[in-house]
Amino acid sequence: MVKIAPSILSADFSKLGEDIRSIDKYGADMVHIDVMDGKFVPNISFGFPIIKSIRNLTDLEFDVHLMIEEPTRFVDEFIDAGADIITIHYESEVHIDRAINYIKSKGVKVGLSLNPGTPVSLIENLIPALDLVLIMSVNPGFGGQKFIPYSLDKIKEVKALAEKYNKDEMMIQVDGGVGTQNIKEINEAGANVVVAGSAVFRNGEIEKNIEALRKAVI
Ligand SMILES: O=C(CO)[C@H](O)[C@H](O)COP(=O)(O)O
Ligand SMILES: [Co+2]
Repeated sequence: MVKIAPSILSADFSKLGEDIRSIDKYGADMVHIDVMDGKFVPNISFGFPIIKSIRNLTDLEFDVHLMIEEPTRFVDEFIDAGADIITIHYESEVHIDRAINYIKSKGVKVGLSLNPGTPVSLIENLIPALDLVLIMSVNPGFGGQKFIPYSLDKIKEVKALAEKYNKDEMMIQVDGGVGTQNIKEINEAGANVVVAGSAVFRNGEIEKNIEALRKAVI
C-alpha cells in the first residue's frame, strides 16, 4: 500500500477549495502543502492565511513541506494554521536536531527532507526521532519537473535505516516527478507515501488521475 499526498502547488488556485474537496472525495491520504520563501528555493508559493482558509474543508492530515530558511522561526504559526506534519529541510537549519526536537515538543509529527544532492548517511543519527523522511526526487522549488533516477537508491537507503532502527511506522515519502510511469518502482524501493502534484491535478481530472496512480501501483 502506498499513500498518495497530492501537492496543492499544482491545484487551480482560482478554485482551491473545490480542488481540496475533490482530492478528499477521490481518496487522497493527506494534503501536501508546499511553502516556499524565495530564498531557500527560487520560488514563492503561499503562507499561513491560505493554509488556514482551507483547514476546515477536509479532515485529511495537512502535510506541510517547508522550503524556507530557518523554519523553526515559524513552527508555531504553521501549527496554528493547521499543520499536522511539519517537514523541514536538513539543509535549512544549522542546528537541525534542535529544530526537530522543537517541532516534536509541540505535539505534531516531524519530517526531515533531503535535497537531491544531500546524502542519506548524514541523517542516520536523526532517524530515531523522525516520523517522516522526505526524499526530494527533484531540486525543490517547482512542480512538473522530471524524477531524478538516483533517488531510488536513496529511498532504499532510508528503508534500510528504518529497518535498522525498528521504525516500522516511519513514513518514507518521495516528492517530485512522481507519476503513473514510476510510482510502482518508487513504492517497491521502499516509499510508503508519494507526493504528486501535476500527476494529480493534470487537466483538472482529479478523480481519473488518482485512480490511474492507484492502478499503476498494483
Ligand atoms: O515540493 C515540491 C516542489 O519543490 C512539490 O511537492 C513537487 O514538485 C510536486 O510536484 P510534481 O509532482 O509536479 O513534481
Ligand atoms: Co513538496
